[in-house]
Amino acid sequence: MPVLNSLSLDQMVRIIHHGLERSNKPQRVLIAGAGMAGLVAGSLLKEAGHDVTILEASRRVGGRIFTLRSPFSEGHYFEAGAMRIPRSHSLTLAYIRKYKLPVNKFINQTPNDLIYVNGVKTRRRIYERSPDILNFPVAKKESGKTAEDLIRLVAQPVIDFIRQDPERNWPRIIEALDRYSMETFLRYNPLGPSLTAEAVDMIKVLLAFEGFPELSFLEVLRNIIAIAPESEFYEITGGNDQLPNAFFNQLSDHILFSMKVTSLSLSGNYLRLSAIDTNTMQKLEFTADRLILTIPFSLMNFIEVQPYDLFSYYKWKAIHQLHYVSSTKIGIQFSRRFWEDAGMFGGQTVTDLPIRFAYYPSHRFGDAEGVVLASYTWEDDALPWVSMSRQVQVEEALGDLAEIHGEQTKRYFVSGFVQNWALHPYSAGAFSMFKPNQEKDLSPYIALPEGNIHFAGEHTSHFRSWIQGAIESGIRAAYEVNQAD
Ligand SMILES: Cc1cc2nc3c(=O)[nH]c(=O)nc-3n(C[C@H](O)[C@H](O)[C@H](O)COP(=O)(O)OP(=O)(O)OC[C@H]3O[C@@H](n4cnc5c(N)ncnc54)[C@H](O)[C@@H]3O)c2cc1C
Ligand SMILES: O=C(O)C(=O)Cc1ccccc1
Repeated sequence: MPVLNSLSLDQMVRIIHHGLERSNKPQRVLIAGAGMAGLVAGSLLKEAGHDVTILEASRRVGGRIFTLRSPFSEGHYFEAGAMRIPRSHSLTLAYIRKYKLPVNKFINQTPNDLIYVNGVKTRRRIYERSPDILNFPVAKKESGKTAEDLIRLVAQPVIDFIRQDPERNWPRIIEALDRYSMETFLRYNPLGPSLTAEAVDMIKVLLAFEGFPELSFLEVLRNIIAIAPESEFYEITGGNDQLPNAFFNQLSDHILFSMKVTSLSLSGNYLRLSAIDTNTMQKLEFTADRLILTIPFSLMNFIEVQPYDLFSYYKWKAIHQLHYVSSTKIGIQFSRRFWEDAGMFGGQTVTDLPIRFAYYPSHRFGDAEGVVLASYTWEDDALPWVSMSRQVQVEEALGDLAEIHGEQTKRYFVSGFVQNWALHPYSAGAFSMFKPNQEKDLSPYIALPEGNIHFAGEHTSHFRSWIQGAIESGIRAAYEVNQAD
């Protein structure tokens, strides 16, 4: 059966608001994972009349939407997972509208952002007027250009070509450029101007891509467009976990928590899932007509599949090879919003210190207290943090913030929390991103059903590494099951 990812975004928004067609052949459906993909699929299939059971290894819904309220004071929280929703993500915003959740602007960048790089401390507005202030030894032709200018110099012709006719041109771009890493394309661009190593250094530091230069250029391009300076973002006021929690009311009788799936097998015409109740360590068996797996492929390698050829060679290849980005987020609560004293309301600090990026809250301006995302790192920048105790990680992040904002920062320290996603037992990484050649080698197979087994999750979508991707995949998988004969 072909993957029905031919649904347009408009069709998917209609499905969000009006549901799938009522099934005339209700099936028993097992869903592994109660993150956004599993919740969306479960919600739509239950509405369409199917018998849905969701097995969730942890004790909560939401997965990589993880709003932490403890150890922070009442009303304060830290988004240890997803924090910003691009205005262009129509599926995410459609569910937020469906559940009538309050949103406010997530202020991603402001002219008042602090930049502390190469020992130079300045503000974004000053850097944008004279980028050479940061002393990157770029070539003459690159002088006077910001990191955004430089990457657009190389990437804009590709973006313009895709936008001329996405349907026709995106496959041609994949054919031509899938083999390139970000680093290689920017420095040895086969289609146009290239950049010096020093200009690429500036891009990596200022645009957060220092962590993964060896990842696919096309994948980085996709995200550069998504988090471009002119992009607008939202957050759910009071915490993004309200989105997965909104599904819980409808699905609470259909979700089994602390139920870790360990194996899947074919039993006659039925699919059999084994799981361990992590509270009692008791092993349980479940059978179903159809199965939707939303478990990240980083963890699918630990699920026993019998017989092995239940999955094709290329499905196994995707499970074995799909790359997961590591990420560390450190949240620190302060008793005084010293950043607002410095004219920073939302927005970020960019630095080559180990914290790399700090983000200031876009909500409750003027409050006494506030929680800062003191450090947000990816890949190579994230891994060294894992070598330290959580306490030392908080101390190191506090020290970097003090170097940027002044020693008084330490006086306002209240509490801190660290989330190393590479250590998270139920995601084993932050999100999937392709390495060179993986768009061509893997993407045709990641979402493809294997018999009555369907695949959902951000890694199976066109919006990998975003909530939008999880939602898209949940709708697509539910549509596949509901259409099945
Ligand atoms: C650090 C970070 C920052 C992010 N920032 C953003 C952002 O700003 N904006 C945005 O839109 N997106 C962001 N994302 C991505 C977004 O959070 C994810 O794409 C999305 O939440 C993934 O949903 P999912 O359902 O595909 O997977 P998950 O949310 O991972 O759900 C999978 C579920 O399966 C469960 N599970 C795992 N193994 C088993 C098992 N063996 N048995 C049973 N259950 C199991 C897990 O507990 C989990 O609940 C970010 C992610 C991270 C990690
Ligand atoms: O917005 C974020 O922080 C995300 O994690 C999504 C993402 C992933 C990779 C590059 C840019 C944004």
